[in-house]
Amino acid sequence: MIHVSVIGCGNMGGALLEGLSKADGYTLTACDLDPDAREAVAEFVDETTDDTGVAAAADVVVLAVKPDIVDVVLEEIDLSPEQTLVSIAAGVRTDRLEPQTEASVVRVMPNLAAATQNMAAAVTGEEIPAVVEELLDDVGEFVAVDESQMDIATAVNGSGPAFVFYLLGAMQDAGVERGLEPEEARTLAAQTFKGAAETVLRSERSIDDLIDAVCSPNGTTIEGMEVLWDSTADEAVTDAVLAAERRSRELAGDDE
Ligand SMILES: NC(=O)C1=CN([C@@H]2O[C@H](COP(=O)(O)OP(=O)(O)OC[C@H]3O[C@@H](n4cnc5c(N)ncnc54)[C@H](O)[C@@H]3O)[C@@H](O)[C@H]2O)C=CC1
Ligand SMILES: O=C(O)[C@@H]1CCC=N1
Repeated sequence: MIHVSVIGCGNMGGALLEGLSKADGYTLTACDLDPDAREAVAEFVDETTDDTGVAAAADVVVLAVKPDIVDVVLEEIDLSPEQTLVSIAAGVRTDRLEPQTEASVVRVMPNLAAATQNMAAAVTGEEIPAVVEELLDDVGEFVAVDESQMDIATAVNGSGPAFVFYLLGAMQDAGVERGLEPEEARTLAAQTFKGAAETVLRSERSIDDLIDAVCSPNGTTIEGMEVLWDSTADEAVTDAVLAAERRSRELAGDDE
């Protein structure tokens, strides 16, 4: 069994614990100062605690607090070189973490879909320990990137679910406006996003090819696509991603 503890069991730490609880081979410890947060994840873990010292006694310690709390927690925990510290804090560079611990440090940018084991994660480090690769595999897919690419990865896959929820909401609202029940529109829109994403993951075809495949000549889709191609919807999505990337750089203390 691999002992994983998560310090900070809010939205992201909680999602990670929920996903890991569905995989075999983990003993899980949840550490949070807030009793409500501990209560929310109690069903997924073997142990809950408010003591970071207790959480520090694990093979893998995941730091899932807000970026401005990271240093406070690192001050409290004393890890050995045999342990692995995984930080998921946005904009917190490996070179800020490493001097504060003796553990191997791995920086990961996860996302909320960890809860359903559909997470997209970016991971960076000289050598990614096997235990971290295994953990990331168990809750979804991961891509190893250079640390210089972590800000854009943060925007694409860390913040990305919010952008997708927004687009999904717009599709759902259109359905409701034209007479679908909200629950029907929610299911149809969400399953359509899920199916489209799965199609991209399993296919070698380009996105343009896949769009073509949906557009029957003189059919319905091409009418909708003409509206999108004539709009600046793609620019708005790009701007949203770049704004998130910029903020990640700001959090890291970069000027540019
Ligand atoms: N929310 C998301 O979708 C994602 C978040 N992240 C990163 O994950 C980290 C956490 O974000 P969220 O889960 O959204 O925040 P959150 O506010 O939902 O959760 C943070 C948790 O940390 C706890 N906490 C605060 N100080 C603590 C301490 N000293 N010891 C133990 N627990 C403490 C809080 O009580 C809270 O439950 C951030 O660094 C963020 O950049 C990364 C990717 C996605
Ligand atoms: O919004 C944030 O800062 C965090 C990091 C990526 C997703 N949520």
